[in-house]
Amino acid sequence: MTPGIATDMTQPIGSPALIRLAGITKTLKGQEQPRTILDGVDLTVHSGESVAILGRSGSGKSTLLSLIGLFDRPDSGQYLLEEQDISRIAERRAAALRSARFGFVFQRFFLLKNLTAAQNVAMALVNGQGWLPRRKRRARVMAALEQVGIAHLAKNKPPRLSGGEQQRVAIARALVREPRILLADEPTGALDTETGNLVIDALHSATDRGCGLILVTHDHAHANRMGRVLRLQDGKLAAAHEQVVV
Ligand SMILES: Nc1ncnc2c1ncn2[C@@H]1O[C@H](COP(=O)(O)OP(=O)(O)OP(=O)(O)O)[C@@H](O)[C@H]1O
Repeated sequence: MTPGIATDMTQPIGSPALIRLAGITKTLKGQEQPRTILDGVDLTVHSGESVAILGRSGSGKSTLLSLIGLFDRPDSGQYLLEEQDISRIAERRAAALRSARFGFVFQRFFLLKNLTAAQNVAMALVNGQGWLPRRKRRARVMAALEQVGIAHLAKNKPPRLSGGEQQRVAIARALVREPRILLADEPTGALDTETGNLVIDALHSATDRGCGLILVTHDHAHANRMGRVLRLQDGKLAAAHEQVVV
């Protein structure tokens, strides 16, 4: 075990983790003076686990997700991804890991409105080697849409889909590359509660296949659907006093 890395008591000691953060710090340049947003964040996430992160507006939740998703690097601390130390990796390798390991879902759906749901999902399969063979591509796209319960809407374009359906297309687009970790930043922020529940179901279904899920949310009911609920406060992550429903 790497010194300084906190263990997760719900998992067998020494079991490999998808993500281990230890003592992560990040200071951002404020308008007047620098502000330390993250001040010693520890977090371990295993395969198939779901974790909610709550915290007041401005507490640093999106900053933390951007470090986990390798859009930025910590100032100090250690980040192990599948037990590999990537605390200080260069952007080129970070970009490769981002597309190979992570799926991202945001509050806004970022769908291309002139493409069908299936075509939007298929866009995520374009890579450096070009397209997958047509039949394989179609099978993977339809499996991803099926997983989030909207295969029957594959031929619809976004303007003909509800907000919840559009978000599920965005989740299918994140899942089609079979990520190891799904990062969701307020994915239900633009949706009503009932529609938000369907979106949470769709995200949670990824954990059945071993994906790790980290959900940033302001919605306590949605947070409580995750296996663990944490709160980011004063730059640190700690267990939130929420009712946890596994
Ligand atoms: N690039 C930046 N430079 C300087 N300060 C920043 C930058 N990005 C964010 N901040 C500040 O850092 C703090 C944390 O922002 P962050 O977006 O991580 O919070 P959050 O918890 O996700 O908030 P919300 O719930 O409102 O989305 C905020 O005070 C924000 O204004």
